[in-house]
Amino acid sequence: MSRDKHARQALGNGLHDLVEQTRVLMVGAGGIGCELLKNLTLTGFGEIEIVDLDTIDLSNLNRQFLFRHEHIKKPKALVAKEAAAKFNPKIKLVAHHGNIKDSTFNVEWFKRFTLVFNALDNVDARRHVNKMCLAADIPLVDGGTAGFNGNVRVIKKGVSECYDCQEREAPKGYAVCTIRSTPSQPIHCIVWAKSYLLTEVFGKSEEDAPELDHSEDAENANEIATLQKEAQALKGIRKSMGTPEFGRLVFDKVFGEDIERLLSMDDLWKTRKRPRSLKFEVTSKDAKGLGPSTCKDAQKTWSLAENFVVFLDSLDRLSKRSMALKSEGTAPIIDFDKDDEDTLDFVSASANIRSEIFGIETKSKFDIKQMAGNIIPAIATTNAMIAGLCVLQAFKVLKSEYTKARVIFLSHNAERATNTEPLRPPNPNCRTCGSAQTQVIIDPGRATLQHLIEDVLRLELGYGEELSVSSVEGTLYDPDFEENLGKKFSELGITSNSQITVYDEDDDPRVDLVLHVTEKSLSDASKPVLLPDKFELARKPKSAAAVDQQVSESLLNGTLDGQATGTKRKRGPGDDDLPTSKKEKASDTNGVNPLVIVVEDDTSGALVIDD
Ligand SMILES: Nc1ncnc2c1ncn2[C@@H]1O[C@H](COP(=O)(O)OP(=O)(O)OP(=O)(O)O)[C@@H](O)[C@H]1O
Ligand SMILES: [Zn+2]
Repeated sequence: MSRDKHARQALGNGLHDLVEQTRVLMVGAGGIGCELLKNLTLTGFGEIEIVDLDTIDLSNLNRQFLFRHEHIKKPKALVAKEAAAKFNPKIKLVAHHGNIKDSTFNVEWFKRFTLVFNALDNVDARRHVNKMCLAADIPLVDGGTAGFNGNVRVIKKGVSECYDCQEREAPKGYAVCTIRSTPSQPIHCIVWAKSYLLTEVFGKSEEDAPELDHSEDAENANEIATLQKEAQALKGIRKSMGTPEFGRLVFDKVFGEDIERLLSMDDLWKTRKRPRSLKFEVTSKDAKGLGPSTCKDAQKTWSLAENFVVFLDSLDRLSKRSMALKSEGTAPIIDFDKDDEDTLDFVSASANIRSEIFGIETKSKFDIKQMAGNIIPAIATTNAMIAGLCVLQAFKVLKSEYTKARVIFLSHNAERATNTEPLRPPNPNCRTCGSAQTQVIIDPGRATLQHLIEDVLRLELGYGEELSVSSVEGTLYDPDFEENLGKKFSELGITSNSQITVYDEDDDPRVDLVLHVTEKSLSDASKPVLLPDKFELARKPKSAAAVDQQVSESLLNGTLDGQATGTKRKRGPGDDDLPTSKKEKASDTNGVNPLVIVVEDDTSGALVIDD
């Protein structure tokens, strides 16, 4: 019996033939990736390339079932390929151990695929693949999971929303004063230990720590000034790293003096429980006879004395590492990593000592690892379901049935495990797909910014005077800034894989244009800057506000075409002179769809239009 017989029976010959001819890129070979690769090989996808930057860790083995104990420390992509090859030897598999953001994986490289799957765990890489797929015009199926929840979305340039079309909520931050002065929950002490103490003693300054909200409300602003002074004092103590005094100095500073200072601010404690400061001399007496080996149980909550011992021991381990880095000439910076025992011990013990000071419940090292690493436990079943749904959506893509494709939400708490929505059209104001994307080839020996602007943008694409050009470095050109025109691209920091964005500032502007740069020596007969693909550059859609303004101006001027627009007036759903029945309908619909617009029609009363 042929290996493909059942897959063929299930899919039918037509679809199975398509699947066999498909060239797939799978980005990420972790929890979702292992499941997905198994599905893709068993379904019979003809060629699969796998990219993953990571190596296998012990903690991956419970769910990333293509990996075994003997594979620990080996690249995920290569091991996944070897394991999957055994499922279906007919398939061509290629593995790349690398970051998908590397310049080797450029737009040209993406164009070789029929379909791309994201099996990633971070927004940054997802957004990058989204951009590359838009630039290469290759459909993308993005799968993601968080604990028991997950989703699958199909992204196709010009057809559906891209990954960036809807803004995502920023991760939750904590106010600086809560973390530094008035903690009330274990997480506040954990964030303090990880983002303040560890960073001030062993890392870069906490200014960059994303979990601290530095927004300038008045209460925060005064407090921040004082806290900065405290941090300076800690930096001074950092200089005594490696001396026998170091542990005592840090302890007495952060658990003694700083707490005393807080205690002196009576206003803070009018409605809160007062903390109690600690002294090294006293706590060390209580810890007599205890050694770090007595605190090995990560599931247990440690006593203050045990936390004290782990604090000193991990401080010592980290100090040695920091000094070793310094003597090698490397920056002595140690960042928090949940899988790095030294940083985890330090954060756990410091957070718990602070919790003791503020009368907050202490946590086990195991719990602190989850909380400090922002870990949502990975659930193998969720990964498996999402990987399966990704393949079902891929079938729709291969058959170009985008109207049948769905965005799928897997949810633990909802009435139904899966909920689906049709694909939404692209958001015309999206910063990523609301722009046109294409490749530009530049001859590094000859091409200057002027060649791009005159030969390509003005002559070939018809831009007028009002345009500006920028890269990640900032503005390269605008009509009032012409200094760079004669410069070669390398002088402007632009090489292969850089992106240049062109903004049309004309009255009826073209959509923003993102140019993906490839460097190539071109013959002297050729222009030094070329667009390899011919394309039409659309004009920007007018915003609803602009349309509204045009309508009201026309009304004022008496020039509105009654036939085309009727004499409708846009109204908000809250307008209170609607007939009651219509009002109810308006607010019902509004509850479900915030985009509802109520339009009053002169002849037939109020209409409710679902956007
Ligand atoms: N920029 C990137 N390029 C290539 N692979 C990436 C990139 N970013 C993330 N990945 C890979 O995506 C995979 C995501 O898998 P998963 O969510 O299971 O994460 P994990 O690191 O294996 O598990 P955990 O974070 O739970 O320990 C990982 O194997 C990771 O290496
Ligand atoms: Zn978009």
